[in-house]
Amino acid sequence: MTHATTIPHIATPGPHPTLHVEQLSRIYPSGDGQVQALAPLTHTFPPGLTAVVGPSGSGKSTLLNLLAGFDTPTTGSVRVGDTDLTALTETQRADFRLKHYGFVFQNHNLVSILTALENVEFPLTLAGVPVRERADRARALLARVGLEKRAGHLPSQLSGGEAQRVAIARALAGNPGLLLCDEPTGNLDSKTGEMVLAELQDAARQGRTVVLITHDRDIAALADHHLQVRDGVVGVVD
Ligand SMILES: Nc1ncnc2c1ncn2[C@@H]1O[C@H](COP(=O)(O)OP(=O)(O)OP(=O)(O)O)[C@@H](O)[C@H]1O
Repeated sequence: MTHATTIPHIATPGPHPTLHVEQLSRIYPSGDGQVQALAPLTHTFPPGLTAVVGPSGSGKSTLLNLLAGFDTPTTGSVRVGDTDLTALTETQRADFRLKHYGFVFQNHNLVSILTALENVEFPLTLAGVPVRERADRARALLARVGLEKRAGHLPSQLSGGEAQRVAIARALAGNPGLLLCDEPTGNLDSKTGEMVLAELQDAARQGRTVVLITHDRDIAALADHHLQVRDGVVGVVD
């Protein structure tokens, strides 16, 4: 499901800021001891789709939470362009996320009482985008993921794959340079999962950095870059 046409009302993605981590690590207290959930990692995430794979408990979500600034690292930093995420206050980080990050999770996390269109508009409302403009942008994004006819549907009236595509449209609403995805195809059958992946690939082709945690080898194989996590140690596969 790729759409090559220019989308009206959506700013053309320019050069997006680079995501770079330097000596990034996380140790959690565990009983009397500690667990090194992430060993020091220095890495620049290239534009395009990076799949993060690894066994359960290996540290994938820890990495994603640190990249998002949801968690505080034990050592190191997360840089988005010239901004050191770890040096920002909580409020500054929230503002920064609104501008630069989109998120897609395993459960679509759509607001159940809002329509598909309203869900996509939501981050734009938070960002203070005027009513008319945000409706136009949200419609264009829904059209882009092939759901213009579902704009008035509530999440409960959408299939799992449709809901996840709405979630991607919502994640892209603010035209972020970074898209962080945690098992977005985990609840979907393989065909629907591939449709969702196609949307993420499309977002990546526009110069975004898309980081995708997945347990699905077939999905991972379609990514541009690959990270393998084992016992908190991240290795670059390609
Ligand atoms: N808040 C926490 N407090 C203590 N230990 C934690 C915490 N969060 C994660 N861990 C531990 O850190 C390690 C990495 O966990 P993480 O959730 O990052 O793994 P994962 O690869 O995402 O696993 P899964 O594929 O099952 O989601 C595990 O040993 C986990 O038990």
